[in-house]
Amino acid sequence: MTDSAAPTLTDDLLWRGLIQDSTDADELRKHLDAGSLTYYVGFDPTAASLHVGHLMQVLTARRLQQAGHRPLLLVGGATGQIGDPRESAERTLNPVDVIEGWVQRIRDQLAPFVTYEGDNAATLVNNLDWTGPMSVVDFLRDVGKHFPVSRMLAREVVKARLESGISFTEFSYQLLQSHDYYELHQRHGCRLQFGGSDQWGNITAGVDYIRRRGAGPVHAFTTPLVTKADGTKFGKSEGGSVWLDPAMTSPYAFYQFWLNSDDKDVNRYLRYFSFRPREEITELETATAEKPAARLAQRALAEELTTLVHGADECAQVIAASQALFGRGSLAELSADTLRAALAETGLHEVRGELPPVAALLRDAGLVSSMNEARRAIADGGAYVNNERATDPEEVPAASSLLHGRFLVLRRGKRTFAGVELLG
Ligand SMILES: N[C@@H](Cc1ccc(O)cc1)C(=O)O
Repeated sequence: MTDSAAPTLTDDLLWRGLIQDSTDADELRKHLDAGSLTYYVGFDPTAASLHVGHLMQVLTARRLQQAGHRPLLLVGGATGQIGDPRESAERTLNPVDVIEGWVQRIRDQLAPFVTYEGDNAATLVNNLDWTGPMSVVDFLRDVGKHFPVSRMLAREVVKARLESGISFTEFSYQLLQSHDYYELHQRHGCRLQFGGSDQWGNITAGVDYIRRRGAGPVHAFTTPLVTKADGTKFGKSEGGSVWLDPAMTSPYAFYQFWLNSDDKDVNRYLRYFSFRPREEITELETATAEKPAARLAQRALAEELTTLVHGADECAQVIAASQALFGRGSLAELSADTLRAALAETGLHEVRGELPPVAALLRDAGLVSSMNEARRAIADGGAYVNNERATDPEEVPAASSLLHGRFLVLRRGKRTFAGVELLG
């Protein structure tokens, strides 16, 4: 009878800190912990790729499906053309054909996070399918009639934008999202919507709207905003957003992003994003407290998420690259793509024509600021070319030492790197 002690889905979500707000905590628990509930979460095509911030929603969707519920993943082919209002300012409309391209890409990106087999098989939906054909008259009669403007005006973002300006287009956004929930309720029996905490207004507007139309009841919850202890925005690295598309953020940079999580944040991230059992997460939390320098939690998180998003092979390559860079593995075994991606993160210095001597390379690649400093670093034994200690500042690296015929990895001390690429 040990099973009775097993945490329910709701217990697990609460323990992970994944529920910020909900329409009714007891009702939600009842539905999440019983039978199979059809739920949805929506993603607007506002860029060519999702980013790490979206993983909160994507992985929560995966979690609910693993617990037996049925996911509907919505891509906003219609809402993406309108724009969910943000506090900052009105959005510039993107061309329709660009949005269409992004819808397709985001759909493909979401697809592998859920399964299409079994009783609770996932379905991918696009709100353009029901919003596109609707006439203005139908929209105003059948949808608009259920929205009190006073309620719409009371929404935080709308209030914030009244002064600076908000178009009727963005003001109407919540009607479209609300109507999505209604359509999914009618078509698929959907009874739960979740989203990020910024979606609370749109989501509850949908819950009310469904009730006003005499359907439901339906439920909702939001996940918390992912924050960082240092107060900066989660999901950015020096190069901007950390995307899920490997052509926009290399798997190496993706891995490093998680590996660099602060000790103060990493335990929270594990609870949010990891599919490891609770005991393992608790062990990793203890490791963070007792042996922070080993970064076991960061490694576990980086490895798990890189595998989930980019696949096991890619993750193995990335780990090999990061170890090889730090002198704990063979640089020669890395593929040219992996090596280039890793060096792009550390800074890749291009050389045309002849390679200069080591001291000049160190300076040109930015690892030291002068030839004198370069000579000193070499004399102190703190400069490396492809993990071999440099001894002679005047030595020109042999052509045979170039990795894939064109790369060199320069290192100063233990942790400062730069790449060199010899062109044509
Ligand atoms: N408004 C959501 C996306 C979304 C779109 C349509 C929906 O029906 C649901 C969610 C966001 O900006 O993140």
